[in-house]
Parts: sequence; structure tokens; C-alpha cells
Amino acid sequence: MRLEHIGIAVSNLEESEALLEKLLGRGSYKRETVAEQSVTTSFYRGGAGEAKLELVAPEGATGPIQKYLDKRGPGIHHLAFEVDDIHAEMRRLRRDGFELLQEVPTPGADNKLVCFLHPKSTNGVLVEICQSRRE
Ligand SMILES: CC[C@H](C(=O)O)C(=O)SCCNC(=O)CCNC(=O)[C@H](O)C(C)(C)COP(=O)(O)OP(=O)(O)OC[C@H]1O[C@@H](n2cnc3c(N)ncnc32)[C@H](O)[C@@H]1OP(=O)(O)O
Ligand SMILES: [Co+2]
Repeated sequence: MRLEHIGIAVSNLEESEALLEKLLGRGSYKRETVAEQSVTTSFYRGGAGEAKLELVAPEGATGPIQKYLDKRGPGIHHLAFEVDDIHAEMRRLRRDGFELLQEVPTPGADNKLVCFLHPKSTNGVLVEICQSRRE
């Protein structure tokens, strides 16, 4: 597993993109809406070998990000780890006692398959595991 991205929940994507560009000195390389998750994401590359940043803004009033923002406001939302075989990793994590939030991986942004673990089984940190989708 390697840290692939850090997810940051934001209320206003345009404002947050402008702020991050000022901070990093580089812009987003991709915006992508994942309707199933009720989010629009905006990605920033890390330095060589470093994790990306993923701004995650709510689409609509009822998704997980809007609920998170209502409760906690903007901030670091999740850590995403890349694995080579998400199915095998999900089996391994289940065996090791982690609570998976889904039975099967689902399409994520940035050409990934994703699965989330409940934060109560990961020391209060929402964890996403992801695998690059083979074309
Ligand atoms: C997939 C597209 C993109 C990508 O990378 O490709 C993304 O990353 S999209 C990211 C948005 N999608 C998700 O977050 C999906 C997984 N999340 C969920 O299923 C829910 O948000 C869940 C189950 C983590 C929480 O939902 P629930 O309805 O149970 O909300 P509650 O507020 O009642 O939370 C219960 C409990 O969990 C704590 N919590 C919630 N969110 C987080 C978080 N991000 N980090 C840490 N802890 C979190 C919350 O505080 C509650 O704890 P409690 O002690 O009971 O207060
Ligand atoms: Co993510």
C-alpha cells in the first residue's frame, strides 16, 4: 500500500482551487464529478513520489461530503492508499477485522476502483483503498 492521495472536503471548489494554487504554485490537473458519490473532485499532483491532493466538493445536498461539511466543516477528509489488487486487499482487510463500507469496489475518480473502510475501525481516520482501472 502507498499513500495515493489525501482527500480534503471543501464547500466551495472554485475558492479552494484558487487558494491551493496560491499555496502550491500549481493548478489542478483534473476536475471530475463522481455522481455515485455526489462529489466533484479536483486533483493536484504531489512532488516526485509524493501523494496527490484531492479537493472533494459536494454535488447536491445529501451526499457524504455535504453531511461531513454540515457536521465538521472543511478539512482533511480521508487518506487513500493504492493497492495492486483491490479484491484481494478487501478480502485481507475483512479477514483482519476492518469494517468495509461496501461489498465490492466501485468506480472512483482519476481512473480508480475504490473501497472505503469505516473510520471506527481505522482509529478515527476515513480510509479509502484504490486500484488503477485497467483500460
Ligand atoms: C470516490 C470518489 C473520490 C475518489 O477518491 O475517487 C472520493 O474520495 S469521494 C469521498 C466521499 N465519499 C465517501 O466519503 C464515501 C465513504 N464515506 C461514507 O460512507 C460515510 O461518510 C461514513 C460512513 C464514513 C460516515 O457516514 P455517516 O452517515 O455514518 O455519517 P456520521 O456523521 O453519522 O458518521 C458516523 C461516524 O463516523 C465519523 N466520520 C464521518 N466521516 C468521517 C471522516 N471523513 N473521517 C473520520 N470520521 C468520520 C463521524 O464523526 C461519526 O463518528 P461519531 O464518533 O459517531 O461522531
Ligand atoms: Co478519494
